[in-house]
Amino acid sequence: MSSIRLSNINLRFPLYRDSSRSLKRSLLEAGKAVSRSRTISTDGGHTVVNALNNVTCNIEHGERIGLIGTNGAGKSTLLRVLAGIYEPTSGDIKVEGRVNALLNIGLGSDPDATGYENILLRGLYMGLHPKEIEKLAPAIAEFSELGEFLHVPVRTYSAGMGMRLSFAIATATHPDILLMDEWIMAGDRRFLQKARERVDSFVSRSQILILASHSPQILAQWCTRLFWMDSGSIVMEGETDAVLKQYETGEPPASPSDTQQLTTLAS
Ligand SMILES: Nc1ncnc2c1ncn2[C@@H]1O[C@H](COP(=O)(O)OP(=O)(O)OP(=O)(O)O)[C@@H](O)[C@H]1O
Repeated sequence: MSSIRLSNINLRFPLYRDSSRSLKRSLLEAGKAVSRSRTISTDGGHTVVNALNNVTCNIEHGERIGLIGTNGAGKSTLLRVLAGIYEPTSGDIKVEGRVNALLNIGLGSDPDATGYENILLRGLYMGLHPKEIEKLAPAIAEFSELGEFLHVPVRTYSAGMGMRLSFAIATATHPDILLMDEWIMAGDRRFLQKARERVDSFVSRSQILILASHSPQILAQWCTRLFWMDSGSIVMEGETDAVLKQYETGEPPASPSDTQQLTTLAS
């Protein structure tokens, strides 16, 4: 049984020393007055981005979770924490199940290598044995529909072509938990339908899907429960329709005033 338990997850990115940057500090102070949610703070003269603030949630076997929120809300960071790409500054993570992340077209790929070479590279990156990759390659090539383009360097691919290859590779083996960022939506309509059918088949095997997107339509189609993120926190969670309805108003039910995303910690 797959499951995810996150308890008080915090993630801070240190940025730069700003003790002498009084203009910036003044601007930040002025910004406090107009910004409902801040991400940046200062710690001993270091500016830090509080990308995730006390994120706590439980996700159960078979759930399709959507992450929605404005730019910089923390959606991708949360996915990267779940994928093991970022380690949280504090908090507790328990993930049961094999995770596969469709987060970044470039991750584990070489732009100068051909499509076929990238199938091998990315398969190795995913922890597959070369023999296993060799067996999977024809099915990956077929699903990607890239044909002769698999013999040319991936740097010549369009965003949609790169997405097809990445999707085909990452979904060639069945993950227990599938994480997706919205770059997956770079595909054309027909490929998107095909991708959706494949993800549907993953989820119908009672696995977990977590998808970050700005599109209410896509979230409504793919997800049963949404987390609305703002300033690194989950400010609302619930059934997709209910969260989307509230999201349209622009105001979460509870004020996120206790979540400051950009902080300056006292020296
Ligand atoms: N590597 C990094 N270094 C410093 N700050 C980062 C880093 N990655 C993310 N951040 C910051 O963390 C915050 C959350 O970013 P994140 O990419 O998770 O937002 P998002 O909700 O996915 O946004 P978008 O909808 O634009 O993709 C932002 O303030 C961002 O600037």
